[in-house]
Amino acid sequence: MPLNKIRQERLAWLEWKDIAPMREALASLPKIENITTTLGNSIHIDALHVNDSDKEIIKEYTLALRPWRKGPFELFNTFIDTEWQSFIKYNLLEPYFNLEGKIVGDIGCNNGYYLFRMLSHKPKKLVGFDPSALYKTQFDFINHFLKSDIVYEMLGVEHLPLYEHKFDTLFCLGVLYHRSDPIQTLKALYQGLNPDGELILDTFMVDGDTPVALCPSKTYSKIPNVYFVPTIPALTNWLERAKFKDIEVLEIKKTDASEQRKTEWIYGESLEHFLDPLHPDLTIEGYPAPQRVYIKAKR
Ligand SMILES: Nc1ncnc2c1ncn2[C@@H]1O[C@H](C[S@+](CC[C@H]([NH3+])C(=O)[O-])CC(=O)[O-])[C@@H](O)[C@H]1O
Repeated sequence: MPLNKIRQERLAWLEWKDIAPMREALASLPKIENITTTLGNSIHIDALHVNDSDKEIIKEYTLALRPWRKGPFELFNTFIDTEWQSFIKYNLLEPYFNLEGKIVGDIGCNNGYYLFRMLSHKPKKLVGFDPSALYKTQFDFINHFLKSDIVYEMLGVEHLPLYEHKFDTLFCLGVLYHRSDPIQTLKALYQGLNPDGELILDTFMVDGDTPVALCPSKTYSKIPNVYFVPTIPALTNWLERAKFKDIEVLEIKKTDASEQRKTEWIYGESLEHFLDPLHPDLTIEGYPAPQRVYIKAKR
């Protein structure tokens, strides 16, 4: 199906009954002058003069947009203490990339936290892909104040081969384990890159020297749509089958409570409920606890 037809169909998602009221509120948000933005661990948006009633409207609206998974953000007097301290992943990866003048895509960008951080690299263009009407609405909300020219597409990784242009750098963070066809997904990323383009990827991994993958039964760490958790040799084989070269392991990191935890900005549970309380090295299902590998590879 042509990309514009997919885009057109997905616009209707913004009219779903849980999303439509959020979109209406978005259209009537207060216009605040002389905004200042600080792109640090927390994305901080402020202004010299914001009246109390505007601050209150913004706070109410921010609460209505829950769950907030990626961040944190600070909007005037509202601190969005997101489930994930996303700066830990961003700061871990930042020494390994230089985006100046580049066409950059973040595939599975959620509300755009990393894209906002990447603005300080002065890339030529930033594009985020994420097929979620809620996360797009969170992005539009932040961008209402921040006013960046980041392009947000409600598309998935599978649409990259059809995209109107290629990318110099693609990030695909925390998406591969959600795909039932990981090699096909890596092929789509490969096809989305310019010659000499680079991929920065992270995914759950299990320890081991054999090229095998854990195939969770119904859930992994209570997440229902996790299909394959590879060893590094298995992941390397997948990347090579998708034709990637110069595959580098940048870091390996266990997820802990300093990175992912329950806050008032999400509904339901978080990492502390996903691990075996007596054996925190295991998930509640008895699998090895979440651990991620960070990879860089060249087209
Ligand atoms: N087909 C798809 N194509 C692209 N994205 C998708 C698709 N389906 C779902 N998503 C999106 O992929 C993201 C997965 S979270 C990673 C966020 C961020 N990258 C992070 O690394 O913190 C998982 C995690 O928290 O690890 C969500 O925003 C989905 O909407």
